[in-house]
Amino acid sequence: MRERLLAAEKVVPIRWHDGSLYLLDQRQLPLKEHWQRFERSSDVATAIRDMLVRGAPAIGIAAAFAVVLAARARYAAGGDWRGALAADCQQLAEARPTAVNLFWALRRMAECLAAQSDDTALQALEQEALEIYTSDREANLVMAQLGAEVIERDNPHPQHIYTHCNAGALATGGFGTALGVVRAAHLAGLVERVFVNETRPWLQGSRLTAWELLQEGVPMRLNVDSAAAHVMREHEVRWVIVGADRIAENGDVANKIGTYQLAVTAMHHGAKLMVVAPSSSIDMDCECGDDIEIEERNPDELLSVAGQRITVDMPVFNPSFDITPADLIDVIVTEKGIVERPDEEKMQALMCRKRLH
Ligand SMILES: CSC[C@H]1O[C@H](OP(=O)(O)O)[C@H](O)[C@@H]1O
Repeated sequence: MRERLLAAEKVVPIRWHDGSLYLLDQRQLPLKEHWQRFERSSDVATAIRDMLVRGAPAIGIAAAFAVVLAARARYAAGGDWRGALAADCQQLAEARPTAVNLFWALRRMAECLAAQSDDTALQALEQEALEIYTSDREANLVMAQLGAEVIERDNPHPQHIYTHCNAGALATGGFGTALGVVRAAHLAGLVERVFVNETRPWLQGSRLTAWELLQEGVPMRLNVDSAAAHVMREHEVRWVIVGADRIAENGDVANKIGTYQLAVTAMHHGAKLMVVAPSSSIDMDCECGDDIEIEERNPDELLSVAGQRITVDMPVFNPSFDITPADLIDVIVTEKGIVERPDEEKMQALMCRKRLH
């Protein structure tokens, strides 16, 4: 399966080439594929905040390379370059609050720097950022296989799968988390059709997930978010498969707003919920979902579409994520293995495991 996924890869959101970071501007997809080159970490922080790059692992990877850019600039300027770099890292940390991968990646880069002399720091930081990038891709290939095997054990026939937001290649270093499982299940002949939530207000589903699936010929159908219950009642959906931005110690999951109501709807209709995320998205310092900060984004995301105002000013509540309690989750798939019916004890045991590859 690994080779087939590598051969089928069409979407890459991040490139590190000749010491420069290139990000595919996801605000313009799918109608325009525009790569933007980044030389300054402050510009990467803005790109994360404004969702030019988005998705928990992709945010972490972009931040890691931004630290490399910042370290080079601060080292060249001389003086207390490490102190100045710390300020750049703080600016990156303030870009978005919910996806733990951002903070996980910044912590890894800080630990790498602390272990280096001035003479070795820049090269070591670049190697660490490349390792964060490549290990994310490897984790996604492992999770794709594991998740497809779970689906096959449950039902070895073509089936309906439901997905929300974009946990695809565009949200990661490549292949995706939830969509990586969908890709592998499709290659294994297990997918009759993927129902794709458009995922208002940012439309990660209709603009990003649909684009990824269409490029690889995965049978899909787009629907409005509010059709979820109707779709599950009219079409036997076996699995709802989503990503995660942060998973708490007890297995509660922070993911795109709408995931929680999908979980409740899936339970009512007998569908199972699979969460796919690398261990870098698991935050053992968060005891439960209540400890996870939920980002609230600009109200204009609801008052406008594609930059065009569609209504008048009014009070708006625009949380970008919600919390799905562990007891609504059938399985969490990570690169360390799977956890069925997650709870604190099982999550702690998972985090003690080594990566499978
Ligand atoms: C593989 S992480 C994908 C995760 O990130 C998305 O959030 P956003 O697009 O706001 O960065 C969404 O929650 C996805 O499930």
